[in-house]
Amino acid sequence: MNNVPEPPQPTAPDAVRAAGLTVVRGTRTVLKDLHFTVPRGRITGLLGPSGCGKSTLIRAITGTQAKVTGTLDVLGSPAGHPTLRSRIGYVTQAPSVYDDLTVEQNLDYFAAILEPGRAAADRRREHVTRAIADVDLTTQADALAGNLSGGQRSRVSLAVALLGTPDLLVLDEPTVGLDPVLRRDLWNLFHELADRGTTLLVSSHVMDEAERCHRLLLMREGHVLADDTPENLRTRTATDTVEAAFLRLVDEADDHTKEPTR
Ligand SMILES: Nc1ncnc2c1ncn2[C@@H]1O[C@H](COP(=O)(O)OP(=O)(O)OP(=O)(O)O)[C@@H](O)[C@H]1O
Repeated sequence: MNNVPEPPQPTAPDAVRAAGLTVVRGTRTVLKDLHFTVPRGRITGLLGPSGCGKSTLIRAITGTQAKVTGTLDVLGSPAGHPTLRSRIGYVTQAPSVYDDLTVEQNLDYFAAILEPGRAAADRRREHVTRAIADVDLTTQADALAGNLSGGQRSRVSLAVALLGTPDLLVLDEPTVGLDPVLRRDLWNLFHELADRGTTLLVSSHVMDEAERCHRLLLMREGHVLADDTPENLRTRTATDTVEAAFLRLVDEADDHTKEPTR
């Protein structure tokens, strides 16, 4: 089992702190009274089956979800606070790139929105070059986004999110549809970013990706089943993998709800 070494304990407060967090969508309560934290400078995996509420939680953290109640603090401010806009990078499941622009033109465009004006031109150039290199697309910088593969387009989206050097990077299922080599490269990049001090929250329903995280939030049916390190989860459930640990916790939760009331 590949244990991810814990980086030194950060002294800064948690990047995200939720208490009694509840979200209603339509007539359904999709997130139910969640309590958890996301530590700074680490990779936290948000894992759980399809429909358990991962995207809804991500939307709440990025301030794009309505009907959020309870406490949800992000980088020391309430979620959705205007000062958080430039401090959070959010990569949605669908790549947000312009097909008729090249990779570099896409990045130039978003860089100009983040930092307009001639005075910032040199800094923008630096940021665009760095973001393209970070996602390993330097050789495709002049290719039209519309001609790229699905995985390459996702990486353009990630590069856009990296432009502002965000303190918190939130990625909704970033490795869907990527081949194993690209998935490995992307996870290496996530670790590099965490080493540079960025906090990452990465959702996935692929349990083997959990082993690559420093910390995990395991979700099921709108609840947080566990908030722990992969190692602690395996140890306390006496299992060899996070997937087995998750299944054990699901069974325990089911047994608990089935217990007869006395
Ligand atoms: N507008 C809505 N009205 C009512 N229920 C909704 C609405 N949007 C989403 N839901 C429900 O909320 C639940 C959580 O959805 P969400 O997209 O957060 O799950 P997810 O864990 O991200 O799933 P996936 O991994 O498939 O993307 C789902 O059961 C979904 O059906």
